[in-house]
Amino acid sequence: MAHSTSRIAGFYQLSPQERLAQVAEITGLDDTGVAHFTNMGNIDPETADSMIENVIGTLNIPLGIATNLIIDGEEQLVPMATEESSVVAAVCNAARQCRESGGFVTDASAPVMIAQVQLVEVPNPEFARLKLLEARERIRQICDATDPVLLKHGGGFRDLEVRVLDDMLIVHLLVDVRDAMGANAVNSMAEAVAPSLAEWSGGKSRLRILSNLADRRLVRARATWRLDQIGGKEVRDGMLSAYRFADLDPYRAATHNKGIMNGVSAVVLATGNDTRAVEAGAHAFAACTGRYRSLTHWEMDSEGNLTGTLELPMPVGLIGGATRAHPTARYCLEILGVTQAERLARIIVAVGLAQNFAALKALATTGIQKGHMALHAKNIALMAGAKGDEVAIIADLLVQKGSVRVDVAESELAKLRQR
Ligand SMILES: CC(C)(COP(=O)([O-])OP(=O)([O-])OC[C@H]1O[C@@H](n2cnc3c(N)ncnc32)[C@H](O)[C@@H]1OP(=O)([O-])[O-])[C@@H](O)C(=O)NCCC(=O)NCCSC(=O)C[C@@](C)(O)CC(=O)[O-]
Ligand SMILES: NC(=O)C1=CN([C@@H]2O[C@H](COP(=O)(O)OP(=O)(O)OC[C@H]3O[C@@H](n4cnc5c(N)ncnc54)[C@H](OP(=O)(O)O)[C@@H]3O)[C@@H](O)[C@H]2O)C=CC1
Repeated sequence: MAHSTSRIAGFYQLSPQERLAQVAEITGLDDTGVAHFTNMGNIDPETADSMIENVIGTLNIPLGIATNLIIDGEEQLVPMATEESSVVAAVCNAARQCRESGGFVTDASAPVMIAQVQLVEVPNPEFARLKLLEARERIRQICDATDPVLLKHGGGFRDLEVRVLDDMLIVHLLVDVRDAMGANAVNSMAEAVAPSLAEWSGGKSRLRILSNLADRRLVRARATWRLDQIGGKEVRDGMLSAYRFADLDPYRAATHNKGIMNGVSAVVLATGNDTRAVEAGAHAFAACTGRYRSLTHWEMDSEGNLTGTLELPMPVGLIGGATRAHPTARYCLEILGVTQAERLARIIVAVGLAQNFAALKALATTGIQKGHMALHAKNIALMAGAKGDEVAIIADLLVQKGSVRVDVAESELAKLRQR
């Protein structure tokens, strides 16, 4: 049913409690619902209210710890925030199977982000392109002057690219953003330099914003899974065939890459970073060759072992966004023990590779439902109304029956309560 009104002038000027009261009045939310939103869990209302707008509550997502990871020779525990069952277990499972061969080896480019400035109505774009490239030093000075703190930390303007797109000139500012995700830093630079770019090109500036295709900030992870650890040749060949399918077919690649992002986004979220920025970058990068493909590559080495690689843009920071503002993100960074954004980015890509290994192995052997649904059974038990100890009892019954369904859970719950 439609609400009586959605026009609430000055809603944003109210406190979270006042907003909640108004929402309850309009929507008919009962006292239990109001009490639910009033308890904001492990973030205080003032912090939540200053992070986004029109706050009435918070949404708590489970936070799990991925175990068994060795990354660049170091044992590493990784916090993951996700609502999906079996995602955390999958990483633990994959990481366990490559410990014998040393775990994950990673590599990262410099943390360079791209800011785009769109110039329109440029009379002679090719000529103007060269003029702008010649102005590199003046452009550097304007950009660097906008962020002395970033400069002090060793970052700042690095280079310039100018592309002609029809009658437009698109200027790319390449900026080393050090330990920040960098959106605000590069957006400020783009806005500061745009008037000069317009003047020197003879055109007008329009958009001034970062590109989420952060392909100058690439992070790579590789690992080897020995045949004896993964269950032999048949498993390996099944996984290689699953990979070929994903690499050739965008319908399959979308699901395959979604699986990778199960792990990636969970760590990005746990650390208060921007999940949409990372996801947009990953999917755009997957389509960079003109065809949407698998983000991972799977091969067989000279000894017949399975090798996997993952390379993707990883614009994450330890400074800025919600990384410092959200107390849970701060504690997750403490658990990770990272002091540089680059190490966080490397960990995230290793987790993405592990996630893909686990999904491919499950798909190529037993099928996804066996492991996934066994863990999902607790959610189904909750959906059926199970409480306390009933949850584990009903979940076990569903797995034993091989039928993880809400209707079955409801009937088993009714039987349990009659006993
Ligand atoms: C679910 C498992 C791990 C079971 O796997 P299993 O072989 O039955 O488990 P196991 O009991 O032999 O345990 C092996 C290891 O897995 C871990 N493990 C095992 N159970 C747990 C648990 N409860 N909690 C935490 N960790 C767990 C743990 O590390 C354990 O080692 P141990 O600690 O015992 O020495 C396996 O079937 C698996 O990896 N499946 C893949 C699941 C997956 O990919 N889920 C993602 C959601 S599905 C999706 O959205 C993506 C997809 C699939 O569509 C992508 C695509 O299509 O490519
Ligand atoms: N399309 C997109 O993806 C967009 C994303 N966003 C959002 O932008 C936010 C991220 O912006 P971001 O620029 O990272 O955050 P902030 O602007 O909050 O933080 C970055 C700033 O922190 C200061 N700083 C201090 N120490 C360091 C260090 N060691 N390394 C780097 N910088 C340091 C710098 O200077 P100083 O103190 O002078 O600022 C730097 O500019 C996210 O919330 C994201 O969601 C915003 C717009 C668009």
